[in-house]
Amino acid sequence: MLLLTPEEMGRADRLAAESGIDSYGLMIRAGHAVSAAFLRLYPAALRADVLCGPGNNGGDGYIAAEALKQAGVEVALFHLGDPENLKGDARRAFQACSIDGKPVEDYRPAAGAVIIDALFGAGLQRPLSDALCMLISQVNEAAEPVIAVDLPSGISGLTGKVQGAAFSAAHTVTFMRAKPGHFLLPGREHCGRLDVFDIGIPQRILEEAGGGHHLNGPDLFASALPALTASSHKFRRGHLGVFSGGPSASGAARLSATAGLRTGAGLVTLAVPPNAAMVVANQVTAVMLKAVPDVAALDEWLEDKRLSAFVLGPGFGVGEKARAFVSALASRPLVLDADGISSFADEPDALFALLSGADPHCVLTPHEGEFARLFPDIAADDNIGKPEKARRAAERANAIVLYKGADTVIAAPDGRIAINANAPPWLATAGSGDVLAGIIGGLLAQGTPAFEAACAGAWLHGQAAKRAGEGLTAEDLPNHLPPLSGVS
Ligand SMILES: NC(=O)C1=CN([C@@H]2O[C@H](COP(=O)(O)OP(=O)(O)OC[C@H]3O[C@@H](n4cnc5c(N)ncnc54)[C@H](OP(=O)(O)O)[C@@H]3O)[C@@H](O)[C@H]2O)[C@H](O)CC1
Ligand SMILES: [K+]
Repeated sequence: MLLLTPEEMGRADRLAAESGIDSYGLMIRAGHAVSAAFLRLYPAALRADVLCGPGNNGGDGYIAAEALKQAGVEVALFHLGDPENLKGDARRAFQACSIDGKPVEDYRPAAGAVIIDALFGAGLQRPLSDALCMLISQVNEAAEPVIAVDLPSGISGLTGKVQGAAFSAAHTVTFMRAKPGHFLLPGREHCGRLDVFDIGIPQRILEEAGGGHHLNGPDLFASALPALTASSHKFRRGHLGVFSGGPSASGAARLSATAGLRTGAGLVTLAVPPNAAMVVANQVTAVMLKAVPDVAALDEWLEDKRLSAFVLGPGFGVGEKARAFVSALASRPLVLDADGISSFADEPDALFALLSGADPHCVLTPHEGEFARLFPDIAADDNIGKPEKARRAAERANAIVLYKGADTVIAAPDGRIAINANAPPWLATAGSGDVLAGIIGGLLAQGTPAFEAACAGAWLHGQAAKRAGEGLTAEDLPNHLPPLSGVS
Protein backbone atom coordinates (compact mmCIF):
# COMPACT_ATOMS: atom_id res chain seq x y z
CA MET A 1 0.00 0.00 0.00
CA LEU A 2 1.31 3.37 -1.00
CA LEU A 3 2.21 5.63 1.91
CA LEU A 4 2.58 9.36 1.53
CA THR A 5 5.16 11.38 3.41
CA PRO A 6 3.91 14.73 4.73
CA GLU A 7 5.80 16.43 1.91
CA GLU A 8 4.17 14.18 -0.69
CA MET A 9 0.76 14.79 0.89
CA GLY A 10 1.38 18.53 0.56
CA ARG A 11 2.25 17.96 -3.10
CA ALA A 12 -0.98 15.99 -3.54
CA ASP A 13 -2.91 18.92 -2.02
CA ARG A 14 -1.27 21.33 -4.45
CA LEU A 15 -1.89 19.07 -7.44
CA ALA A 16 -5.50 18.65 -6.32
CA ALA A 17 -5.93 22.43 -6.13
CA GLU A 18 -4.34 22.85 -9.57
CA SER A 19 -6.75 20.32 -11.00
CA GLY A 20 -9.66 22.41 -9.74
CA ILE A 21 -10.46 20.56 -6.52
CA ASP A 22 -11.64 22.97 -3.83
CA SER A 23 -9.12 22.81 -0.97
CA TYR A 24 -11.64 24.12 1.57
CA GLY A 25 -13.93 21.25 0.56
CA LEU A 26 -11.10 18.87 1.46
CA MET A 27 -10.76 20.50 4.86
CA ILE A 28 -14.50 20.25 5.49
CA ARG A 29 -14.48 16.55 4.70
CA ALA A 30 -11.39 16.07 6.87
CA GLY A 31 -13.02 17.88 9.81
CA HIS A 32 -16.25 15.95 9.36
CA ALA A 33 -14.37 12.64 9.33
CA VAL A 34 -13.00 13.62 12.75
CA SER A 35 -16.34 14.66 14.21
CA ALA A 36 -17.93 11.48 12.85
CA ALA A 37 -15.20 9.41 14.50
CA PHE A 38 -15.87 11.17 17.81
CA LEU A 39 -19.61 10.51 17.61
CA ARG A 40 -19.13 6.90 16.61
CA LEU A 41 -16.44 6.08 19.15
CA TYR A 42 -17.52 8.14 22.16
CA PRO A 43 -21.30 8.57 22.12
CA ALA A 44 -21.32 8.96 25.91
CA ALA A 45 -18.54 11.57 26.17
CA LEU A 46 -19.40 14.49 28.42
CA ARG A 47 -17.46 17.00 26.33
CA ALA A 48 -15.18 17.42 23.35
CA ASP A 49 -12.05 19.42 24.13
CA VAL A 50 -10.74 20.56 20.75
CA LEU A 51 -7.14 21.83 20.68
CA CYS A 52 -6.45 23.77 17.47
CA GLY A 53 -3.03 24.67 16.11
CA PRO A 54 -1.87 27.53 13.86
CA GLY A 55 -2.10 25.70 10.50
CA ASN A 56 -4.50 23.57 8.50
CA ASN A 57 -4.48 20.81 11.10
CA GLY A 58 -6.06 23.41 13.36
CA GLY A 59 -8.47 24.20 10.49
CA ASP A 60 -9.66 20.60 10.53
CA GLY A 61 -10.16 21.03 14.29
CA TYR A 62 -12.40 24.12 13.88
CA ILE A 63 -14.55 22.27 11.33
CA ALA A 64 -14.83 19.24 13.64
CA ALA A 65 -15.65 21.46 16.64
CA GLU A 66 -18.49 23.21 14.82
CA ALA A 67 -19.87 19.92 13.47
CA LEU A 68 -19.88 18.44 16.97
CA LYS A 69 -21.65 21.50 18.36
CA GLN A 70 -24.27 21.15 15.64
CA ALA A 71 -24.67 17.51 16.69
CA GLY A 72 -25.48 18.62 20.25
CA VAL A 73 -22.12 17.83 21.87
CA GLU A 74 -20.71 20.20 24.47
CA VAL A 75 -17.51 21.54 22.95
CA ALA A 76 -14.65 23.43 24.56
CA LEU A 77 -12.27 25.05 22.10
CA PHE A 78 -8.63 26.00 22.69
CA HIS A 79 -6.26 27.64 20.24
CA LEU A 80 -2.49 27.81 20.01
CA GLY A 81 -1.40 31.35 19.19
CA ASP A 82 -3.72 34.11 18.04
CA PRO A 83 -6.39 32.67 15.73
CA GLU A 84 -6.61 36.07 14.04
CA ASN A 85 -3.26 35.15 12.46
CA LEU A 86 -4.69 32.07 10.76
CA LYS A 87 -4.45 32.03 6.98
CA GLY A 88 -6.24 30.51 4.02
CA ASP A 89 -8.59 27.59 4.61
CA ALA A 90 -7.78 27.44 8.33
CA ARG A 91 -8.84 31.06 8.71
CA ARG A 92 -12.06 30.34 6.86
CA ALA A 93 -12.73 27.34 9.10
CA PHE A 94 -12.08 29.45 12.21
CA GLN A 95 -14.45 32.14 10.97
CA ALA A 96 -17.13 29.54 10.29
CA CYS A 97 -16.83 28.21 13.84
CA SER A 98 -19.33 29.73 16.28
CA ILE A 99 -17.56 28.56 19.46
CA ASP A 100 -15.49 31.02 21.50
CA GLY A 101 -12.08 29.59 22.16
CA LYS A 102 -9.51 30.12 24.90
CA PRO A 103 -5.72 30.08 24.74
CA VAL A 104 -4.38 26.54 24.89
CA GLU A 105 -2.23 27.58 27.85
CA ASP A 106 -5.49 27.64 29.89
CA TYR A 107 -6.34 24.05 29.03
CA ARG A 108 -6.53 21.49 31.84
CA PRO A 109 -7.68 17.96 31.06
CA ALA A 110 -10.87 16.96 32.88
CA ALA A 111 -12.51 13.59 33.53
CA GLY A 112 -15.15 12.54 31.02
CA ALA A 113 -13.85 14.69 28.18
CA VAL A 114 -12.49 13.38 24.89
CA ILE A 115 -9.63 15.44 23.47
CA ILE A 116 -9.42 16.22 19.78
CA ASP A 117 -5.78 16.91 19.00
CA ALA A 118 -5.66 19.30 16.04
CA LEU A 119 -2.46 21.12 17.02
CA PHE A 120 -0.04 19.87 14.35
CA GLY A 121 -0.20 17.35 11.57
CA ALA A 122 1.84 17.21 8.41
CA GLY A 123 3.32 20.65 9.02
CA LEU A 124 5.23 19.89 12.22
CA GLN A 125 8.64 21.39 11.63
CA ARG A 126 10.66 21.35 14.81
CA PRO A 127 10.60 20.16 18.42
CA LEU A 128 7.69 21.45 20.46
CA SER A 129 8.18 24.19 23.05
CA ASP A 130 8.58 23.23 26.70
CA ALA A 131 5.12 24.61 27.47
CA LEU A 132 3.53 22.37 24.81
CA CYS A 133 5.52 19.35 25.98
CA MET A 134 4.18 19.99 29.48
CA LEU A 135 0.61 20.29 28.23
CA ILE A 136 0.93 17.04 26.27
CA SER A 137 2.36 15.15 29.21
CA GLN A 138 -0.51 16.41 31.40
CA VAL A 139 -3.02 15.14 28.84
CA ASN A 140 -1.23 11.80 28.53
CA GLU A 141 -1.14 11.42 32.31
CA ALA A 142 -4.83 12.25 32.63
CA ALA A 143 -5.48 9.29 30.34
CA GLU A 144 -8.69 10.67 28.83
CA PRO A 145 -9.06 9.44 25.27
CA VAL A 146 -7.39 11.49 22.53
CA ILE A 147 -8.46 11.49 18.89
CA ALA A 148 -5.53 12.77 16.83
CA VAL A 149 -6.20 14.62 13.60
CA ASP A 150 -3.89 13.26 10.89
CA LEU A 151 -1.06 12.53 13.35
CA PRO A 152 -0.67 12.72 17.12
CA SER A 153 0.89 16.16 17.55
CA GLY A 154 4.59 15.82 18.16
CA ILE A 155 5.02 12.80 15.88
CA SER A 156 6.89 13.31 12.64
CA GLY A 157 4.85 11.91 9.78
CA LEU A 158 8.07 11.17 7.92
CA THR A 159 10.13 9.40 10.56
CA GLY A 160 7.73 8.44 13.36
CA LYS A 161 10.06 10.22 15.80
CA VAL A 162 8.80 12.25 18.74
CA GLN A 163 9.62 15.96 18.49
CA GLY A 164 9.90 16.78 22.18
CA ALA A 165 6.63 15.19 23.29
CA ALA A 166 3.64 13.61 21.56
CA PHE A 167 0.07 12.76 22.44
CA SER A 168 -0.68 9.10 23.08
CA ALA A 169 -3.84 8.89 21.03
CA ALA A 170 -6.54 6.24 21.30
CA HIS A 171 -7.43 6.88 17.65
CA THR A 172 -5.84 8.69 14.78
CA VAL A 173 -7.89 9.88 11.84
CA THR A 174 -5.80 10.49 8.76
CA PHE A 175 -6.72 11.36 5.22
CA MET A 176 -6.35 9.57 1.87
CA ARG A 177 -3.24 7.57 2.70
CA ALA A 178 -1.38 6.63 5.87
CA LYS A 179 2.01 8.24 6.44
CA PRO A 180 5.29 6.46 7.27
CA GLY A 181 5.16 7.92 10.80
CA HIS A 182 1.96 5.97 11.48
CA PHE A 183 3.90 2.69 11.20
CA LEU A 184 7.43 3.56 12.28
CA LEU A 185 8.30 3.46 15.96
CA PRO A 186 7.65 5.15 18.26
CA GLY A 187 4.98 6.89 16.14
CA ARG A 188 2.97 3.70 15.69
CA GLU A 189 2.55 3.37 19.45
CA HIS A 190 1.25 6.94 19.74
CA CYS A 191 -1.42 6.54 17.06
CA GLY A 192 -3.72 4.03 18.70
CA ARG A 193 -6.16 2.73 16.11
CA LEU A 194 -5.59 4.27 12.70
CA ASP A 195 -8.46 5.17 10.38
CA VAL A 196 -7.81 6.43 6.87
CA PHE A 197 -10.61 8.56 5.39
CA ASP A 198 -11.08 9.40 1.76
CA ILE A 199 -11.61 13.17 1.48
CA GLY A 200 -11.79 13.19 -2.30
CA ILE A 201 -8.31 13.43 -3.80
CA PRO A 202 -8.20 11.19 -6.89
CA GLN A 203 -5.89 8.16 -6.90
CA ARG A 204 -3.98 9.39 -9.97
CA ILE A 205 -2.96 12.53 -8.04
CA LEU A 206 -1.81 10.50 -5.04
CA GLU A 207 0.27 8.29 -7.30
CA GLU A 208 1.78 11.27 -9.05
CA ALA A 209 2.65 12.88 -5.71
CA GLY A 210 3.84 9.67 -4.04
CA GLY A 211 7.34 8.31 -4.05
CA GLY A 212 8.93 5.17 -2.82
CA HIS A 213 7.31 4.53 0.57
CA HIS A 214 5.00 1.55 0.94
CA LEU A 215 3.46 -0.41 3.75
CA ASN A 216 4.79 -3.93 3.26
CA GLY A 217 2.13 -6.36 2.11
CA PRO A 218 1.26 -8.82 -0.65
CA ASP A 219 0.51 -6.06 -3.18
CA LEU A 220 4.27 -5.43 -3.24
CA PHE A 221 5.42 -8.98 -3.85
CA ALA A 222 2.60 -11.49 -4.53
CA SER A 223 3.12 -11.45 -8.29
CA ALA A 224 6.84 -12.21 -7.82
CA LEU A 225 6.31 -15.26 -5.61
CA PRO A 226 7.03 -18.69 -7.08
CA ALA A 227 3.97 -20.49 -8.39
CA LEU A 228 3.70 -24.24 -7.96
CA THR A 229 2.57 -25.98 -11.12
CA ALA A 230 1.94 -29.63 -11.88
CA SER A 231 5.28 -29.77 -13.69
CA SER A 232 7.28 -28.28 -10.81
CA HIS A 233 10.33 -30.42 -10.29
CA LYS A 234 12.50 -30.12 -7.22
CA PHE A 235 15.41 -28.83 -9.31
CA ARG A 236 13.19 -26.21 -10.91
CA ARG A 237 12.22 -25.04 -7.43
CA GLY A 238 15.79 -24.06 -6.75
CA HIS A 239 18.61 -25.25 -4.55
CA LEU A 240 19.47 -23.24 -1.45
CA GLY A 241 22.87 -23.52 0.25
CA VAL A 242 23.05 -22.54 3.92
CA PHE A 243 26.43 -22.23 5.63
CA SER A 244 26.74 -23.62 9.13
CA GLY A 245 29.15 -22.81 11.95
CA GLY A 246 31.12 -25.42 13.84
CA PRO A 247 29.86 -28.40 15.87
CA SER A 248 28.58 -26.25 18.73
CA ALA A 249 27.09 -23.55 16.51
CA SER A 250 24.97 -25.28 13.90
CA GLY A 251 21.51 -24.56 15.33
CA ALA A 252 21.12 -21.16 13.70
CA ALA A 253 21.94 -22.46 10.22
CA ARG A 254 19.62 -25.43 10.72
CA LEU A 255 16.79 -23.03 11.52
CA SER A 256 17.55 -21.11 8.31
CA ALA A 257 17.71 -24.31 6.29
CA THR A 258 14.38 -25.62 7.58
CA ALA A 259 12.74 -22.27 6.89
CA GLY A 260 14.17 -22.25 3.35
CA LEU A 261 12.75 -25.70 2.70
CA ARG A 262 9.35 -24.73 4.12
CA THR A 263 9.31 -21.67 1.91
CA GLY A 264 9.43 -23.98 -1.06
CA ALA A 265 13.06 -24.30 -2.14
CA GLY A 266 13.26 -27.65 -3.96
CA LEU A 267 16.51 -28.64 -2.29
CA VAL A 268 18.37 -27.25 0.70
CA THR A 269 21.92 -28.16 1.57
CA LEU A 270 23.67 -27.26 4.78
CA ALA A 271 27.33 -26.61 4.03
CA VAL A 272 29.25 -27.56 7.15
CA PRO A 273 32.84 -27.61 8.37
CA PRO A 274 33.87 -31.30 8.40
CA ASN A 275 34.06 -31.45 12.20
CA ALA A 276 30.38 -30.45 12.40
CA ALA A 277 29.16 -33.03 9.88
CA MET A 278 28.28 -35.76 12.39
CA VAL A 279 26.49 -33.43 14.77
CA VAL A 280 24.44 -31.87 11.99
CA ALA A 281 23.72 -35.20 10.30
CA ASN A 282 21.99 -36.33 13.49
CA GLN A 283 19.68 -33.33 13.37
CA VAL A 284 18.47 -33.10 9.78
CA THR A 285 16.34 -35.23 7.52
CA ALA A 286 15.05 -33.53 4.38
CA VAL A 287 17.89 -31.03 4.46
CA MET A 288 21.05 -32.36 2.82
CA LEU A 289 24.58 -32.07 4.08
CA LYS A 290 27.86 -31.16 2.40
CA ALA A 291 31.26 -30.73 3.96
CA VAL A 292 32.76 -27.44 2.79
CA PRO A 293 35.96 -26.93 4.75
CA ASP A 294 37.47 -23.99 2.90
CA VAL A 295 37.25 -21.62 -0.04
CA ALA A 296 38.75 -24.15 -2.44
CA ALA A 297 35.98 -26.60 -1.58
CA LEU A 298 33.42 -23.82 -1.86
CA ASP A 299 34.67 -22.81 -5.32
CA GLU A 300 34.37 -26.40 -6.43
CA TRP A 301 30.84 -26.68 -5.04
CA LEU A 302 29.84 -23.44 -6.74
CA GLU A 303 30.53 -25.02 -10.11
CA ASP A 304 27.11 -26.64 -9.65
CA LYS A 305 25.04 -23.90 -11.26
CA ARG A 306 21.82 -25.44 -9.97
CA LEU A 307 22.73 -23.94 -6.60
CA SER A 308 20.52 -20.90 -6.93
CA ALA A 309 20.86 -18.96 -3.65
CA PHE A 310 22.76 -18.95 -0.36
CA VAL A 311 22.41 -17.89 3.25
CA LEU A 312 25.57 -16.99 5.11
CA GLY A 313 25.80 -15.62 8.61
CA PRO A 314 23.64 -17.38 11.18
CA GLY A 315 26.04 -18.99 13.66
CA PHE A 316 28.83 -18.91 11.09
CA GLY A 317 31.44 -17.09 13.18
CA VAL A 318 32.98 -13.70 12.57
CA GLY A 319 36.26 -13.44 10.74
CA GLU A 320 38.46 -14.13 7.77
CA LYS A 321 36.70 -17.33 6.73
CA ALA A 322 33.36 -15.50 6.46
CA ARG A 323 34.95 -12.73 4.40
CA ALA A 324 36.57 -15.24 2.06
CA PHE A 325 33.32 -17.18 1.62
CA VAL A 326 31.37 -13.99 0.90
CA SER A 327 33.96 -13.05 -1.65
CA ALA A 328 33.37 -16.38 -3.42
CA LEU A 329 29.58 -15.99 -3.21
CA ALA A 330 29.28 -12.31 -4.01
CA SER A 331 28.01 -12.71 -7.56
CA ARG A 332 25.25 -15.17 -6.56
CA PRO A 333 21.88 -14.50 -4.91
CA LEU A 334 22.81 -14.28 -1.24
CA VAL A 335 21.29 -13.46 2.13
CA LEU A 336 24.02 -12.02 4.32
CA ASP A 337 23.00 -12.03 7.95
CA ALA A 338 24.42 -11.86 11.48
CA ASP A 339 28.11 -12.93 11.58
CA GLY A 340 28.30 -12.53 7.81
CA ILE A 341 27.59 -8.83 8.29
CA SER A 342 29.69 -8.36 11.42
CA SER A 343 32.69 -9.89 9.65
CA PHE A 344 32.90 -6.73 7.55
CA ALA A 345 32.70 -4.29 10.48
CA ASP A 346 36.33 -3.22 10.06
CA GLU A 347 36.19 -3.03 6.28
CA PRO A 348 32.64 -2.39 5.07
CA ASP A 349 33.97 -0.93 1.83
CA ALA A 350 35.42 -4.34 0.95
CA LEU A 351 31.91 -5.78 1.11
CA PHE A 352 30.43 -2.93 -0.92
CA ALA A 353 33.14 -3.42 -3.56
CA LEU A 354 32.21 -7.11 -3.82
CA LEU A 355 28.55 -6.24 -4.36
CA SER A 356 29.00 -3.33 -6.74
CA GLY A 357 28.44 -3.21 -10.43
CA ALA A 358 25.71 -5.82 -10.87
CA ASP A 359 21.95 -5.88 -10.45
CA PRO A 360 21.30 -5.97 -6.69
CA HIS A 361 21.06 -9.66 -5.78
CA CYS A 362 22.20 -9.66 -2.17
CA VAL A 363 19.94 -9.10 0.84
CA LEU A 364 21.63 -7.70 3.94
CA THR A 365 19.58 -8.27 7.09
CA PRO A 366 21.17 -6.18 9.86
CA HIS A 367 19.58 -5.45 13.21
CA GLU A 368 20.38 -2.08 14.72
CA GLY A 369 23.82 -3.05 16.07
CA GLU A 370 24.88 -4.75 12.84
CA PHE A 371 23.59 -1.81 10.80
CA ALA A 372 25.79 0.54 12.83
CA ARG A 373 28.79 -1.72 12.22
CA LEU A 374 28.43 -1.54 8.42
CA PHE A 375 27.07 2.00 8.08
CA PRO A 376 28.33 3.91 11.15
CA ASP A 377 27.89 7.39 9.69
CA ILE A 378 24.35 6.70 8.42
CA ALA A 379 23.35 5.08 11.72
CA ALA A 380 24.59 8.10 13.67
CA ASP A 381 22.70 10.68 11.59
CA ASP A 382 19.88 11.84 13.89
CA ASN A 383 18.38 14.04 11.21
CA ILE A 384 16.99 11.17 9.18
CA GLY A 385 14.57 8.37 9.98
CA LYS A 386 14.87 4.63 9.59
CA PRO A 387 13.55 4.46 5.98
CA GLU A 388 16.05 7.03 4.77
CA LYS A 389 18.86 5.28 6.66
CA ALA A 390 17.95 1.99 5.01
CA ARG A 391 17.68 3.63 1.59
CA ARG A 392 21.10 5.28 1.84
CA ALA A 393 22.60 2.02 3.05
CA ALA A 394 21.05 0.11 0.17
CA GLU A 395 22.40 2.61 -2.31
CA ARG A 396 25.89 2.44 -0.82
CA ALA A 397 25.98 -1.35 -0.65
CA ASN A 398 24.16 -1.93 -3.96
CA ALA A 399 22.10 -4.47 -2.04
CA ILE A 400 18.67 -4.81 -0.58
CA VAL A 401 18.86 -3.73 3.04
CA LEU A 402 16.37 -5.23 5.45
CA TYR A 403 16.87 -3.13 8.55
CA LYS A 404 15.39 -5.27 11.32
CA GLY A 405 13.41 -4.22 14.35
CA ALA A 406 9.82 -4.08 15.51
CA ASP A 407 9.38 -1.70 12.55
CA THR A 408 11.55 -3.49 9.98
CA VAL A 409 12.28 -1.41 6.89
CA ILE A 410 13.29 -2.88 3.54
CA ALA A 411 15.01 -0.63 1.03
CA ALA A 412 16.39 -1.08 -2.47
CA PRO A 413 19.18 0.91 -4.16
CA ASP A 414 16.61 2.30 -6.63
CA GLY A 415 14.75 4.04 -3.78
CA ARG A 416 11.90 1.62 -3.10
CA ILE A 417 11.08 1.46 0.60
CA ALA A 418 8.71 -0.89 2.42
CA ILE A 419 7.80 -0.54 6.10
CA ASN A 420 6.79 -3.82 7.71
CA ALA A 421 4.18 -3.60 10.45
CA ASN A 422 2.69 -7.07 10.84
CA ALA A 423 5.17 -8.53 13.33
CA PRO A 424 3.67 -9.33 16.74
CA PRO A 425 5.90 -8.54 19.76
CA TRP A 426 6.46 -12.22 20.52
CA LEU A 427 8.38 -12.58 17.25
CA ALA A 428 11.38 -11.09 19.08
CA THR A 429 12.75 -14.44 20.23
CA ALA A 430 16.08 -16.26 19.92
CA GLY A 431 16.60 -17.66 16.43
CA SER A 432 13.82 -15.64 14.86
CA GLY A 433 16.28 -13.79 12.59
CA ASP A 434 17.81 -17.09 11.43
CA VAL A 435 14.37 -18.19 10.28
CA LEU A 436 13.84 -14.91 8.45
CA ALA A 437 17.15 -15.31 6.61
CA GLY A 438 16.10 -18.82 5.58
CA ILE A 439 12.69 -17.68 4.30
CA ILE A 440 14.31 -15.01 2.15
CA GLY A 441 16.93 -17.50 0.96
CA GLY A 442 14.19 -19.98 0.05
CA LEU A 443 12.47 -17.34 -2.08
CA LEU A 444 15.71 -16.20 -3.73
CA ALA A 445 16.45 -19.83 -4.56
CA GLN A 446 13.15 -20.04 -6.43
CA GLY A 447 13.97 -16.98 -8.51
CA THR A 448 12.10 -14.24 -6.64
CA PRO A 449 13.96 -10.94 -7.14
CA ALA A 450 15.87 -9.71 -4.11
CA PHE A 451 13.64 -6.77 -3.08
CA GLU A 452 10.45 -8.78 -3.41
CA ALA A 453 12.04 -11.75 -1.63
CA ALA A 454 13.03 -9.53 1.29
CA CYS A 455 9.59 -7.90 1.50
CA ALA A 456 7.81 -11.24 1.26
CA GLY A 457 10.22 -12.74 3.79
CA ALA A 458 9.53 -10.07 6.41
CA TRP A 459 5.78 -10.28 5.86
CA LEU A 460 5.60 -14.11 5.87
CA HIS A 461 7.75 -14.15 9.02
CA GLY A 462 5.24 -11.83 10.74
CA GLN A 463 2.28 -13.89 9.52
CA ALA A 464 3.89 -17.11 10.74
CA ALA A 465 4.40 -15.55 14.17
CA LYS A 466 0.76 -14.47 14.34
CA ARG A 467 -0.38 -17.95 13.34
CA ALA A 468 1.96 -19.60 15.86
CA GLY A 469 0.73 -17.30 18.63
CA GLU A 470 2.25 -15.96 21.81
CA GLY A 471 4.96 -18.08 23.39
CA LEU A 472 6.32 -19.35 20.10
CA THR A 473 9.93 -20.42 19.74
CA ALA A 474 11.85 -19.97 16.52
CA GLU A 475 11.47 -23.70 15.76
CA ASP A 476 7.70 -23.19 15.53
CA LEU A 477 7.89 -20.50 12.89
CA PRO A 478 8.60 -22.57 9.74
CA ASN A 479 5.63 -24.84 10.54
CA HIS A 480 3.31 -21.86 10.65
CA LEU A 481 4.33 -20.22 7.39
CA PRO A 482 1.21 -19.58 5.32
CA PRO A 483 1.11 -21.36 1.96
CA LEU A 484 2.50 -19.10 -0.76
CA SER A 485 -0.35 -19.95 -3.10
CA GLY A 486 -2.78 -18.25 -0.69
CA VAL A 487 -0.83 -14.98 -0.54
CA SER A 488 -2.54 -12.28 -2.56
N1 LIG B 1 -5.04 16.30 1.89
C1 LIG B 1 -4.95 16.36 3.17
O1 LIG B 1 -4.42 15.44 3.80
C2 LIG B 1 -5.45 17.52 3.84
C3 LIG B 1 -4.98 17.82 5.10
N2 LIG B 1 -5.38 18.86 5.79
C4 LIG B 1 -4.83 19.09 7.11
O2 LIG B 1 -3.76 19.97 6.95
C5 LIG B 1 -2.68 19.55 7.76
C6 LIG B 1 -1.39 20.14 7.29
O3 LIG B 1 -1.53 21.52 7.42
P1 LIG B 1 -0.29 22.50 7.47
O4 LIG B 1 -0.83 23.86 7.58
O5 LIG B 1 0.60 22.22 6.34
O6 LIG B 1 0.50 22.05 8.75
P2 LIG B 1 0.08 21.94 10.29
O7 LIG B 1 -1.24 22.50 10.55
O8 LIG B 1 0.32 20.54 10.68
O9 LIG B 1 1.19 22.80 11.03
C7 LIG B 1 1.71 23.99 10.46
C8 LIG B 1 1.69 25.10 11.45
O10 LIG B 1 2.28 24.70 12.65
C9 LIG B 1 3.40 25.53 12.93
N3 LIG B 1 4.44 24.71 13.56
C10 LIG B 1 5.10 23.70 13.01
N4 LIG B 1 5.89 23.11 13.92
C11 LIG B 1 5.72 23.80 15.07
C12 LIG B 1 6.25 23.68 16.38
N5 LIG B 1 7.14 22.73 16.68
N6 LIG B 1 5.87 24.54 17.32
C13 LIG B 1 4.99 25.52 17.04
N7 LIG B 1 4.43 25.69 15.81
C14 LIG B 1 4.80 24.83 14.84
C15 LIG B 1 3.80 26.12 11.64
O11 LIG B 1 4.44 27.31 11.92
P3 LIG B 1 5.74 27.77 11.09
O12 LIG B 1 6.32 28.85 11.90
O13 LIG B 1 6.64 26.58 10.99
O14 LIG B 1 5.23 28.20 9.77
C16 LIG B 1 2.45 26.28 10.95
O15 LIG B 1 1.81 27.42 11.43
C17 LIG B 1 -2.76 18.07 7.71
O16 LIG B 1 -2.07 17.48 8.78
C18 LIG B 1 -4.27 17.86 7.77
O17 LIG B 1 -4.70 17.82 9.13
C19 LIG B 1 -6.37 19.77 5.20
O18 LIG B 1 -7.28 20.21 6.10
C20 LIG B 1 -7.23 19.07 4.13
C21 LIG B 1 -6.44 18.37 3.16
K1 LIG C 1 -2.76 16.43 15.30
